[in-house]
Order: sequence, then structure tokens, then C-alpha cells
Amino acid sequence: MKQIRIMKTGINGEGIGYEHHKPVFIKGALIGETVQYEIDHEDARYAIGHCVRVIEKSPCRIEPACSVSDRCGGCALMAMDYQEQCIQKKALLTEALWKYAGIRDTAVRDMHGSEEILGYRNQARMPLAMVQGKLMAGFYQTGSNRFVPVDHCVIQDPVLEEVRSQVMAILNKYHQKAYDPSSRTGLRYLVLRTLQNQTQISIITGQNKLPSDLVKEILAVDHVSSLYQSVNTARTGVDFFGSSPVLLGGKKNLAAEMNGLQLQLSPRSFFQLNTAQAEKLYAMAVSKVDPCKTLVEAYCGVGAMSLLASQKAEKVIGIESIEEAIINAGANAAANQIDNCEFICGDAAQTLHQILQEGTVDTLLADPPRAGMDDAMIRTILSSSIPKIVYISCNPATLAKNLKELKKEYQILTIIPFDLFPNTPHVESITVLMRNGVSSGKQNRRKKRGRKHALPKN
Ligand SMILES: C[S@@+](CC[C@H](N)C(=O)[O-])C[C@H]1O[C@@H](n2cnc3c(N)ncnc32)[C@H](O)[C@@H]1O
Repeated sequence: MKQIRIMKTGINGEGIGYEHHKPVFIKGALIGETVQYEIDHEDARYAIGHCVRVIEKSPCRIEPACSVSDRCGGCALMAMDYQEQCIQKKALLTEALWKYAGIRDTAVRDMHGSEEILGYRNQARMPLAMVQGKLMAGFYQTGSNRFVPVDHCVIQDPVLEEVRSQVMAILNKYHQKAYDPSSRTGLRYLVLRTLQNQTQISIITGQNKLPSDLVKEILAVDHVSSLYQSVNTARTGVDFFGSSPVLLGGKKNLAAEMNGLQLQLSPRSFFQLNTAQAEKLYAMAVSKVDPCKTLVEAYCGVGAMSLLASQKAEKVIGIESIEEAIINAGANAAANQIDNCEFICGDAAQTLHQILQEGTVDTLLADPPRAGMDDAMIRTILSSSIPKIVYISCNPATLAKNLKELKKEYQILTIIPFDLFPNTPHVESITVLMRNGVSSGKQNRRKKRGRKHALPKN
């Protein structure tokens, strides 16, 4: 059997070794290890394999906290101790920045690690399937459509897991079946979000009604605040949700508290998965905003960062494409008695372009989805004269590709990684950019507004 030494960690958390200069990506192997492996796929440029036996073990190898981590693959770094995970994630970020944008690692600060490495996930989006006659929730194996049933997920909030287990028991009691594309009926996904011990549940189904007694039983489960149904009969799709979710019972919105702000969330609104780390990330991002006249937050979700930054600007404009999230953002501003924020539902690039036609923008906060900023957004920024950008990214590759373009007009001041997703290879970061020829002093400095919400002490 083939043997290889693992030289680095890949973006999916796999180990990478080289055979005659050709990279071999090996699932389950850690940096520094020598392993025996089998090849699953090979072409002229690279090979993909899996680890069969570890010959020389890394001192960072630990027993994974999850019994299905090797089959599920979502937590590809779970067999690595946490300190090493943080080192490897910083390395993934620096490598992407160098490879795609020629940015040196001196710009990258140390990783802000998470205090909790298990039980931190406040949201689960799980496909449903029949396993030996029983409806089960699980995950698709990373990089495939193979369903892996998961009885217990150790990175999800324990309250969420308790609710999930009881909901699954009720669904099976009522003989609910998994989605059948030919009849377009059945249950497709279970989406749960637990915040402050309260859980908002959405069941994504085909064209079928849920029995009213089943709905009552789910709503009676401890820690359940609401049950929604959304119909999704699309053949494939990137979104779990189909039709606009319909409230079957309970409270319309789920309450959350972040950085001293009271927030309300509807099921389709984005919310950061790791609340404790997101609070630190937001506080750091907002600390990088200088007092100014007009601040725009693109991709603002339910507006948490805009509201937190409201004390730094005379006017804040949040832009977001999901209407429910914008409704939440407006209500969140009112609930927190913040009156200098406006939220606009629309595409980030188009709306920012419009705002720039009407006036100047002093700082842009941007937290785009994994795909990064699109070309239109990059063009809008480059042709503007926005002095400062605070860019929050959850994907080093798209961050680096965007920075390669933004570097034409902006200088990169700092890049600060945060670990929001322990045990997974995902890397979140904040990049601060200043337009060439602008110094912080030249920014439109305004008097600080009253400090109502927690900001970092850095
Ligand atoms: C990573 S989330 C960040 C949300 C928010 N900043 C937060 O931390 O809760 C990205 C957000 O961008 C929104 N979005 C995606 N594409 C967009 C676009 N083209 N224009 C505006 N918003 C978009 C998504 O709906 C999502 O709410």
C-alpha cells in the first residue's frame, strides 16, 4: 500500500502530501503524519485519497468527540487538538492570500480562538431520509450526496439537540416519511435555531400538510418557541427553504441578544452560528470603524452590526437582499431605540451604487456570503471614493480574490482571523482597508455618540 508524509492542511481539512510533486489530498490524515492511503480519484494534476493507517502519528492527534466525524466529514479537523486547529486555520488564510492576491502573511494577526469548541452551533439545517423504515435527520457527507444519519451532533447546542431528538420522535410517531420527488410529498429538511434556550423550528416539506395533532405535540416540547412550514419541491437548490415559511404555531420571531442589543429573527434571516464568537467579531469590526458621517453596511442580515456601529456614524445604511431580514432589521432598530439606521432591501452592488450617486460614504462595512463580493460590487467600490472598508469574510479564497482587485485602490492595514467554527476548516476574518492616499486623520471625524453597547477594549 502507498505511503506518504503529510506536509500541510488543505482547505477542506484534509492532509496534503506530494507524490512526484503532485498533490495528494488525504481525508483523515494530519499535518506531520506519515500515513498509508488508498486513492479514490486521480488525474494529471492531483489525487484524492483516504487514510488507511497512520504510521507516524502527529502529537496533535486526539480522539474525536464525535463517533461519525469520519463519515459525516463536516468537522474535518476534529481529530486535531484545538491549538493546532487555530494554527492550521491561520495557515489556510495566509496561503489563500498569498496564492490568489500576493498578500504577505505579515498582514495577518493571530487567530482569535473560540472558548467553546463543542455545543457552539445555534443552528442546524439537516436533510431527512428513511433509514431502515425510520425517518432520520443527518448530513450529506462532505463533497457527496451520501446521507449520514446523525443521532447526536456534538458541535450543536445541547438544547437544540434535545429538541431535535424529541421532534424526530414525534415525526416518527405520526409515521412521517422522507421527501419523495416523484409524488412531491414528504419531509425534506429540518431546520432548528436555538437562542437563549428557545428554539424556532422549520420543517421543509413537499406539497403535504402536517397533521394538526403533530403540530400541537411539537409546539408542546420544552424550549420550542415556534413551528414553521416551508414547501420546497425544487429538483435541486442551494436554499433549504422553498416557499415563504408559514407559521403553524408559536411566536413569529425568535429573540436573540448580542452585544447588548435585543434582536428578533425570522426563519430565513441569516444569523451567525456561533453567538459568543460573533459578538467578539462584531465588536472588533465596529472598533475598526472611525467616527464618521455616513456608514454603509452591505450584506447586513438583521442589522446587528449596523446597530452596534450606529454610535460611530451620523447615519448608517444597511443593505440586504432577504426581505424578512430587512423587516427584522428595521424592527430591531426600533426595539433598541436607535434612530439613525436605515435598512434597504436590495442587491448590495446596485444599492451601494445608488447611495453613492446621492452622496458620499465614509466607511463601508461588508460581510458578504461565502461567494464573496461579486464583480459589480468590486467595480462599484473601485469607482467610488470610499476611504475605508471593513471586510468580514467567511471564505479565505473569495476574500483573497476580492482583495486582489481591491488592492488596486486600497491598502490592506490588517487581517484579523476569528474562529467561529471550531473543528471545521472554515475561517472567518476581518480585513481593514484604507483607500490609497487617505490617512485615518483625513476621515470625516465626528463627535462620538453615546456608548450604549459593548465594544472591545483594544
Ligand atoms: C454572511 S451573511 C452576513 C449577515 C450579517 N452581516 C450578520 O452578521 O448577521 C451575508 C448576508 O448577505 C445577504 N446577501 C447575499 N447576497 C446578497 C446581495 N447580492 N446583496 C445583498 N445582500 C446579500 C444574505 O442574505 C446574508 O444575510
